[in-house]
Amino acid sequence: MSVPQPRIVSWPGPIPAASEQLFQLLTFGLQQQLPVAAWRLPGTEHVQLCLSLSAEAALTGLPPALSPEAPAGFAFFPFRDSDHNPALFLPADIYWHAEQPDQLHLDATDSRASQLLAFLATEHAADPAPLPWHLSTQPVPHTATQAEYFQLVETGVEAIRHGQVVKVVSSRAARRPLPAHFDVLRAFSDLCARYPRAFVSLVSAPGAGTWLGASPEVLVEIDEQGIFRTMALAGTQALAPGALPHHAIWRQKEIEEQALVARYIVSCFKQLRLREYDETGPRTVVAGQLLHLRTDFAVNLRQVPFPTLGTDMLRLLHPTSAVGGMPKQAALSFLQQHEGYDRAYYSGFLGPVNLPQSGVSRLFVNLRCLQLRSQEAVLYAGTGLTADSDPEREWQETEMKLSTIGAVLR
Ligand SMILES: C=C(O[C@H]1C=CC=C(C(=O)O)[C@@H]1O)C(=O)O
Repeated sequence: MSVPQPRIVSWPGPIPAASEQLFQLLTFGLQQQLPVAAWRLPGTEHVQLCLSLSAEAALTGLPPALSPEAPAGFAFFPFRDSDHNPALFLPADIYWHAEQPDQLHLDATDSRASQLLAFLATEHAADPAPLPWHLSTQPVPHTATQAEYFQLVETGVEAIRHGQVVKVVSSRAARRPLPAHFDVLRAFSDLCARYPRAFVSLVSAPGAGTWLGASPEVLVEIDEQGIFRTMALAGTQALAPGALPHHAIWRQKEIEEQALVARYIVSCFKQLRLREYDETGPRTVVAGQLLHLRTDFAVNLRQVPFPTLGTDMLRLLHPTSAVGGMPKQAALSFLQQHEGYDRAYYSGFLGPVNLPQSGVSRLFVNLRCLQLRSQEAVLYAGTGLTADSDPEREWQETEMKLSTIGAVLR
């Protein structure tokens, strides 16, 4: 039996503005209770969208394979895979890129895809009803008070001093009311405008709910030139108004914290017996109103014959020491025992696989994100702890990180 291949079809009828195209595609997907993802890559202008025609097909339970032969779609992976927070891979049954607004990638012989084409060809109400975003059925996570977070940091520092862990990344959730007439799509374009260097995402899927984010951290990337990339991102300070990022001075604590993440990446290369990688940094980078220290790693997959490097590194890296800690298992057990809430998809990973073309994948760590609830949003942020961590400073750091995504709620 031959497998139907996705094809390119023309947008039916006159082509509206990209924001209206996005709205119509999302409307169709959400009204049919299907999983959808929209994203804007760092440093680019155009939004892309992937819509799956079956909610069940998105429940993979496995990290995606990053090979050109693997299915194309959008990965949405939790911090910890569980029944509450299933690992999702949204097959790209429908794919749209605002750069080619006249095109839709789909299999027109599929009856649901033809329903979409019929839907797009019809006139839409000028004053549409709000979109039926998917909402998580899980309870709202516990949100730590300042006293509870101080306690968590102190327990983390104790664990480091006793040698149970070398580094651990504690985190918390915070509830914020939604402003009146909050519009998710407007918030998504607001994020795109505010954070041109971030990976801006909007994912809405049965079982997972709706998540918005502006992540500064690449987990694993394979680009059009066959270059594999990953990064060690850690250390945080506020970007003072008028200050130049490269004038930032880092404390020993942040330098060590970031060096541990970089060392972990090198240990993963070693585990795979890969010696031919480029390492650049650490240097100071801007993420919204914050500065981080970043080391970039690159491998040219056309020169180093390692076709499974992307898939192998993804499995070794997640969750990285920038969101879990080191040693990995000890840090994860510490968090399981002491963090006191469910991170769900915060500090998981997400991004397009084999889109817009096979062999190209871009996965990011799900940071600076929020989860939409019916009347409120749940925001998430964490901080890397070392033996010198001070609870008050760590709390302030989570406040600064929360304000990156919190900006769209004001
Ligand atoms: C865990 C988060 O950030 C990570 C990435 C950059 C800097 C970090 C830090 O300074 O602690 C964190 O490792 C978060 O934003 O919630």
